[in-house]
This record gives sequence, C-alpha cells and structure tokens, in this order.
Amino acid sequence: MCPADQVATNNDHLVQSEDPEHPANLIPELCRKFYNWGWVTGTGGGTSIRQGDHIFIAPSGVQKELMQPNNIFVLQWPTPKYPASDRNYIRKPLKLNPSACTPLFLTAFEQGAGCCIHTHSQWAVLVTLLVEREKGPDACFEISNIEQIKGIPRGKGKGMLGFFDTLKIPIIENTAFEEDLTSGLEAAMNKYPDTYAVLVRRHGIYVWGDNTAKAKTQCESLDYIFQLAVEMHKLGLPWVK
Ligand SMILES: CSC[C@@H](O)[C@@H](O)C(=O)COP(=O)(O)O
Ligand SMILES: [Zn+2]
Repeated sequence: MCPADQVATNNDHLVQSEDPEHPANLIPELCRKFYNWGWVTGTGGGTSIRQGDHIFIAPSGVQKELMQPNNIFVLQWPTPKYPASDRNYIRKPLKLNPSACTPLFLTAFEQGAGCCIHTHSQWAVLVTLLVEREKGPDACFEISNIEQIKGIPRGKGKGMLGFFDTLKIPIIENTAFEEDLTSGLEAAMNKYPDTYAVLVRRHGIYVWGDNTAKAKTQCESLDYIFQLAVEMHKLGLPWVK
C-alpha cells in the first residue's frame, strides 16, 4: 500500500480542520482546560463529541492535556456498544487504544447527547463520599436553594431547574474497570430519565449535554455546586432546606 492509500484508509481528513469548533480540535482544547481545573489530571477523565454520524473519542491512558487532533479516534454512528471488537471505527491512530470510557460515552449518545465529559474532580469524589453508602442503588446527591442549580436542565425539552427546585444526581458504585460502569450508568439513566449527569463513587462524574457548550457549562455548574456542598458540609449547613 502506498502512503497516499494509507492516509485515505485511515481517514485522516476526519480530524484535520482549520475550524477551532471541529471536534478533533475541540477535544484537545477542552482537555487542556479540564486539566487546569483538576478534572483530567494523571490521564484520568476525558471527553467525547458527536457530530452528525461521527463520534470523536480520545485515546486511552495518555496525558489528556497534551492530546493532538491526530490522536483522535472516529466511530461511525450508530455503532454496536458491545462487543468492543464490533464497534465501527473509521479512524484509528497507530499505537493508541480508544478511551476505556467509550461504552459510557456511547450510552450518553444513545440518550441523544452531543457531548459527554468524564471528570475525576475531587469535589465530585468528595460528594460521593459524603452521601451514605447504605442507600445503595437509590444513592443520590440532592441540593436546593442554590442559584447555580439554574445551570442544570430539568430534563430534555423541560427548561432549566429553578432556584426552589431540588437538583438530584444519582450515584453509582465504582467498578474495577471503567467499561464495567456501563450497566450502572444505564440503570441510573433509566431510573432518572431527566438526569444529565451520574456520579461514580470514589471515582468522579459523567456529564452530558445536547451539545458541547451545554455539556461544558453543566459540568462547570455541577463542579461549582459540589465544591460548595463540601464546604457547606464542613460548616454543618444542610444541602436541602
Ligand atoms: C488514572 S487512570 C483512570 C482510568 O482508569 C479511567 O478512570 C479514566 O477516566 C480514563 O480512562 P482512559 O482510558 O485513559 O480514557
Ligand atoms: Zn475515570
């Protein structure tokens, strides 16, 4: 195969664009920001974007803040979630593996998301530690009467939560391997069909949005709320009035 054929086969053009809003440019740019906010340090966390019938996915186990557009995988959507070997990759960078978060990102896209963000934010982790483990599958973080709640949707097509509403984010238990979180994420989404986020105990959070801007601002609002909640807990202040 000549070099030109190799390029065509690996569809490099799918990650080459001058447009800063192109997913292959946006994912590295967002991950640089997320690294500085403590969301994706030490290779943890990540981001995936859907544009039309293409899903853009970061590689696994790399320094997410150093990622380049040519490191990005592209999946043809729709794609089987399992087995992993059946997924329709139309671009695979050499010597890299796709993120272990891929089936979780695909679960968000099945819900109609345009972008899904996974963070290892310490505020998210601390909140999962403060909510009682005994609650098991019903574990849920709840808070009300905080202005930033208005940054979170009430549900698809239902507008945003109001100041007096109670924000509820389900919590699932962590698993030994990232991929094995998928059934827990699916169950939480079924139980809380209006949620745009699921916390993972002792691990972090998955947040998705209709598009990249919404996923990012929702993730920012939640991180702000989790930090506030930890500080409120330290002061003995209740989360729900
Ligand atoms: C610090 S390793 C973290 C990983 O195991 C996982 O939790 C994660 O979020 C990132 O997985 P990755 O496959 O690198 O995209
Ligand atoms: Zn993770």
